[in-house]
Amino acid sequence: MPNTSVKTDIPARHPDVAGRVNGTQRASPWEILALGGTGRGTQNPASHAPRGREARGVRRGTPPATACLARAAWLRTPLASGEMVTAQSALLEREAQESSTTDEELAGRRAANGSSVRGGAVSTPDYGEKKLPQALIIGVKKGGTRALLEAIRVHPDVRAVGVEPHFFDRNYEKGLEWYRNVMPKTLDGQLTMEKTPSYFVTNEAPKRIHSMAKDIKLIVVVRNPVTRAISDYTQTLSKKPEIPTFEVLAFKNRTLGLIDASWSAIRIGIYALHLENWLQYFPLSQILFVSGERLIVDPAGEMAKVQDFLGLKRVVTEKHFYFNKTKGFPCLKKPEDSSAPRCLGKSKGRTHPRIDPDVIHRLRKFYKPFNMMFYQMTGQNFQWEQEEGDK
Ligand SMILES: Nc1ncnc2c1ncn2[C@@H]1O[C@H](COP(=O)(O)OS(=O)(=O)O)[C@@H](OP(=O)(O)O)[C@H]1O
Repeated sequence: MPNTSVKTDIPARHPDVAGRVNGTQRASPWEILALGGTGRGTQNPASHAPRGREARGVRRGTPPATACLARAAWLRTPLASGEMVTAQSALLEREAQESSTTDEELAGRRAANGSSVRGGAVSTPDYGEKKLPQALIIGVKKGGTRALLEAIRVHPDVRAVGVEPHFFDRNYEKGLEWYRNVMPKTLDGQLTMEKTPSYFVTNEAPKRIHSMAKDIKLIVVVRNPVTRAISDYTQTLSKKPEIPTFEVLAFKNRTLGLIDASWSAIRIGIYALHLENWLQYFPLSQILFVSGERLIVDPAGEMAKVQDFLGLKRVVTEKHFYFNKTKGFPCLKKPEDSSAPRCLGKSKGRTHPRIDPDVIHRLRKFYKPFNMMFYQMTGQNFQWEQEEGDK
């Protein structure tokens, strides 16, 4: 079970890149990222870091010394007739086509204007006020972020935007007022939330979010990076069936066993690398790591942790979930906007293509040192090394 205390054994040298440093030495995991052609989009987090994490007392979050070397839908009810669609929501819907949640259903559901349907009756609350979010689900893409958002929205003290606003990556120049307008209206005591999984891997996001609200709560749903990569690829494949195979895309040089860590499907899963960027701005105590695997096998258990972290009463419990055999996933008995049970849309829980087991093996080896670093940084062992299959 994840979240146990961590005993890490972080190899200083990465086994998959023998001979790449000075022709003789093995490179550290961080060196691979600097030397192994992964530079696309790489940024030195220290270069924009304010003021050391030590000042904020982050301890576990400190990556090993070697790091310094290379820091170098759930378907929703469609818009009711007469509901107002704001310019923002229309724009967001267009952008949702390109966001990580590509549910057409989601794109069409007009949730960005804060409308909701409870107990079957449409209500666009004209009371309360729009506030900037106090909590964000910042990642990871394909981690289970939609399942988490839809489950937390069941809580009466949470109001959330249905689509992904992408404010801190794509829409930042639109300004905070634009962002606030995207949010649903809330009453006193209600939390405003949104989820945009790409924030976790956006270099500028931590700084931008910190400058908006340094006490904001951040949630990251993480999943075995190998499975996550395959899930990511499966999503792309569903839109572009002509792309090369996963096995081809995964390697820079398959004979030499060189993984292409510049491919976003692989790079996103180097969680330690991205987390390091966040820890320049936020203490670990402000970040909750949710296990994507446990969110499937024990959604109520993970939701208890989420509600505790958000300072909410534990309202979302076992009685809100049931396991849907056809879907193969837990579904909500009573989603926020309906009294009818509902599962996530067809783009969640896709069948993955079969991947050559040797490639999976190599990817596991590739991720292992980064996973160990991540466990050490977070103080949680997600036990991805113990998994047998890719799921
Ligand atoms: N309850 C429930 N129902 C369906 N799917 C569930 C659920 N809980 C977690 N998951 C897993 O969520 C994966 C999609 O993750 P995200 O929602 O983060 O994707 S996205 O980044 O927003 O596109 C999705 O990945 P795939 O299985 O690869 O499709 C699911 O495994």
